[in-house]
Amino acid sequence: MKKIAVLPGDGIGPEIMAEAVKVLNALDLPLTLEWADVGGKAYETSGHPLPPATLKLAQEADAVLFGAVGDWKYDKLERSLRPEQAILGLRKALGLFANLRPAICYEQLTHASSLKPELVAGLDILIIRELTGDIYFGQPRGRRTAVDGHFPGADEAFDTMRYSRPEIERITHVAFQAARKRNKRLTSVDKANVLETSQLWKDVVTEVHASYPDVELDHMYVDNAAMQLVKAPKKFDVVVTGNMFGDILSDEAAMLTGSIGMLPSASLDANNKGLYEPSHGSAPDIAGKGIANPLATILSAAMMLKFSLNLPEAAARIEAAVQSVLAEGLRTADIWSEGTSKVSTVEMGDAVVKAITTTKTIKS
Ligand SMILES: NC(=O)c1ccc[n+]([C@@H]2O[C@H](COP(=O)([O-])OP(=O)(O)OC[C@H]3O[C@@H](n4cnc5c(N)ncnc54)[C@H](O)[C@@H]3O)[C@@H](O)[C@H]2O)c1
Ligand SMILES: CC(C)[C@H](C(=O)O)[C@@H](O)C(=O)O
Ligand SMILES: [Mg+2]
Repeated sequence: MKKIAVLPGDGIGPEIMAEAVKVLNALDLPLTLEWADVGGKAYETSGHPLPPATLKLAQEADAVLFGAVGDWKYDKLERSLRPEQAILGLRKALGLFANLRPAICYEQLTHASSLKPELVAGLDILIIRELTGDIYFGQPRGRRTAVDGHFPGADEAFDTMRYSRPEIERITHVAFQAARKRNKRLTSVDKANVLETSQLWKDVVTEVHASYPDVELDHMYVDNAAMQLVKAPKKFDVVVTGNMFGDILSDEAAMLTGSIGMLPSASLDANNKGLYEPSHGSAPDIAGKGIANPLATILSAAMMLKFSLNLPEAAARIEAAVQSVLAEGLRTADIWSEGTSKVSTVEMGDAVVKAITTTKTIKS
């Protein structure tokens, strides 16, 4: 029996997680699910966004299924107590350096994208974001009084962008190996024309390329990459980039697929132990309304079955069920368009479960 830590979190987190759990239960797999509080919810109940019991459960589990954390009402808390520290703390404590964010535009959602249908039809790109380094974790950081610069004596804040060679090497290997299993094209995104961390990034990626001569590599500055993603997204296959650029580009890529509510993610350590979460946040603006799209979380559960639990057939059944509900015309509000049927979060989860059980009946 494999153990899954289920951490719903805040905002729409519990709503979307309930649907993903429903889908997992429908598959009748040898899994034990254990719940724990995380984020703002955990701060309310135990004074910390990532309480020791939650971290312990995540460390002991075979995989973690994560909803989302955060709410504007915590923005005034000291940084170490803010909900977002829970996800950052989990990534760091579990060594989840490789973040895989596939952006697939399902045929039925071609018209839900804000881009012209011909630009996104058939889109299938994979963004690989380094997740435990960069300006997110670099020290020192803080506040101080400026002693130089444009305004000496003024309040100033500073963060440190840093990357070491081994950190870049390991994510680059993940990216080349992923590209090898796909269309054998890798784009490394940096800002080497300005940043020293990016120059090291580019040098190391180029060196590692020597071990993957069958994969075509190109380098692109991040500003141009942001533009190319909306100009000609299908030219990309696999994109590898640092933590900060990857955060921004993956949200941008989400819109190519129709909605951020469609974008799952896997965050993996060196042994493919992982945390699985939708790429979106807690969406406080729509929380409690029953309208959030649960498909990113459901598809994240599928990634969990594939990458950490070695259950690729079960994962494929979820993916097929998602395709089938989209083909039926069912849409949550974020992906709704004229001529399709608008459904709630729960109705979408129910439909995926129904599609799974129907396939089971047909097969047996
Ligand atoms: N990993 C995480 O837990 C995570 C990720 C991103 C943001 N956050 C946090 O979430 C909070 C809100 O941040 P934000 O508004 O910038 O980003 P967000 O991703 O929560 O929301 C951005 C927009 O997308 C919509 N959206 C997001 N998920 C959706 C879904 N499943 N279905 C339909 N619409 C959806 C929201 O309604 C909103 O309009 C903040 O506290 C932020 O720090 C957490
Ligand atoms: C909530 C925040 C810390 C997080 C990030 O910046 O990594 C989120 O935006 C994401 O993309 O998972
Ligand atoms: Mg983000």
